[in-house]
Amino acid sequence: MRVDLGNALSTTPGVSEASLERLDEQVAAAHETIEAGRADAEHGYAALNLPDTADPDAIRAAVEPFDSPDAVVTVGIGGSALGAATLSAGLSEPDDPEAYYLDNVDPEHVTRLLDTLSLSDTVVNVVSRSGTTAETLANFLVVRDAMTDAGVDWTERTFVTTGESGNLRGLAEKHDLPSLSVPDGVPGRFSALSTVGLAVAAIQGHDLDALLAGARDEASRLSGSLFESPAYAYGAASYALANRGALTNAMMPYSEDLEYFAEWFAQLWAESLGKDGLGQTPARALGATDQHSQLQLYRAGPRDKLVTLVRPTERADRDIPETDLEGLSYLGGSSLGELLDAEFEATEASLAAVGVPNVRVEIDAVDERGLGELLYGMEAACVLYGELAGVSTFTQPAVEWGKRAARGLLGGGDFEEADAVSEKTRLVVE
Ligand SMILES: O=P(O)(O)OC[C@H]1O[C@](O)(CO)[C@@H](O)[C@@H]1O
Repeated sequence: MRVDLGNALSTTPGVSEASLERLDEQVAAAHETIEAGRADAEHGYAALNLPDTADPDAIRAAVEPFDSPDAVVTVGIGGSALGAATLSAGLSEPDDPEAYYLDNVDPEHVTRLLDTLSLSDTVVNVVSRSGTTAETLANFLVVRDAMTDAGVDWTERTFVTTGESGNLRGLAEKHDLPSLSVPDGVPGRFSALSTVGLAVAAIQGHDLDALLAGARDEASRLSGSLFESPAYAYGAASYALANRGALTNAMMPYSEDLEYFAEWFAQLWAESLGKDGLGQTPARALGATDQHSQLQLYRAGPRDKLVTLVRPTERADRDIPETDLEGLSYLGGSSLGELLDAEFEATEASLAAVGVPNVRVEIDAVDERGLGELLYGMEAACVLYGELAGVSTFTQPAVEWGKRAARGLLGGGDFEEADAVSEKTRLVVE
C-alpha cells in the first residue's frame, strides 16, 4: 500500500509537513502503545497480530466438507459480514461459488434471495461473535426453516463461526456442525483477516496465504514514524485533518471491486473513532461514478472533508473502439482503464485546485496480496488514529441503546429504552 499525502499539505483544511513532523512524536508514542498491546494480545490490538495468528490451514479444513457449492450465504451483520463481503467482492471470479450476504432483516430481500437459491447446493455460513445478535439469529431461523421446507437437511449445509459460548456455539455442538471460533480480542470490524472474513474466501477457493502475506507486509512497515509506515501516514493525516475541521472522510475507490471495501471502511472508521463527541464521518463513494454526483459537494460544499482516493495501479483493461461521434473521437483507440485513470487524476487535481484535502492510496492490484495490504493498512491506520485521539477504539457502547429498545418493543425484556419510543415527538406532514 502506498499513501501520498501531497494533496493535503497546502489545502483548507490542511496539514503542513512541519505539523506532521511535530505529530510524529505522538505517533512514536502511540506505536509503542500499539506494539505493547500486540505483544500482550490485548483486546483490539490482537487484531494487528492476525497475519501471524490466523490459521489458513484450519480454515480450509473446516470448510472442506462443502466442496464447491453453487452458492454460499453468509448470515451475519456488521463486521461479521463486511469483511467476507469485501473479500468476495474484490476476488470473486465467474466460476466461483456465488457469495450472498444476509446482513439485514428486510423481509422482501430475504424472501427474494431464498426464492432464487437452490438450497440443496448452498452453504449457509452463520457468523456471530456474541451469538445473540437479533438480526443474525432471526435470519438464521428463517433460512433454516426455508431449508427444511425445501427438504434440505440444514445440518448438512450449515457452517458456524462464533465465540466459545452462546446460542450458535450450543447449536454447533448439538448438531455437530462444522465450525470455527471467532478469535479472542478481535472486534468484528477488525476481523476480516480472521476466521470471520476468511471462511467464505476459502469456500470460494481464494488464496488465504497471499491475503495474509499482504497483511504481513503492511504489518512489517509499522514503525515509530508516520514517514516510514503508509498505514500510520494515513491514520495520522486523517487525524490531523479532522482536528483541523475535516470531519467527513469520503472513501472513494476507483474500482468496482472495491465498492464493498468502502462499506467495510465505514464501519471500521465510524464504530472505532466515533466516541466522546469526536470522530470523522466516513462517506461511501465510488470513482468514477460519484464524479457525477457527490463530487459537486466535495469540491464546492463546506470545507469539512477529506477525500480518500484509492486505486489499483494494475488492472485488466478493455479498449474503446474508434468512433466518429461528434467530439468523442478522442475516446476511440484509448481504453476504459486509461479513461478511469485519467478521471482519477483529474478528480484529484480538481480537488487540489480549490484546496480540498485529498489523499491518494494505491495498491498494485485488487488481488489477495493487495487486499491484504489495504485491509490491514486501514485497520492499523484506524488504531493509530484512535490512539492519537485518545478514544476507546475497540468498544462500541453507543450501539447498545437501540438494541435494548428494539428488543423491548418485541417483548424480549423490560427495557426503559423501549418506553422512549412511544414518547416520540411527532410533527407529521402528509
Ligand atoms: O458478531 P456479532 O456479535 O453478531 O456482532 C455483529 C456486529 O454488531 C456489533 O457488535 C455492533 O452491534 C458490531 O461491532 C459487530 O460487528
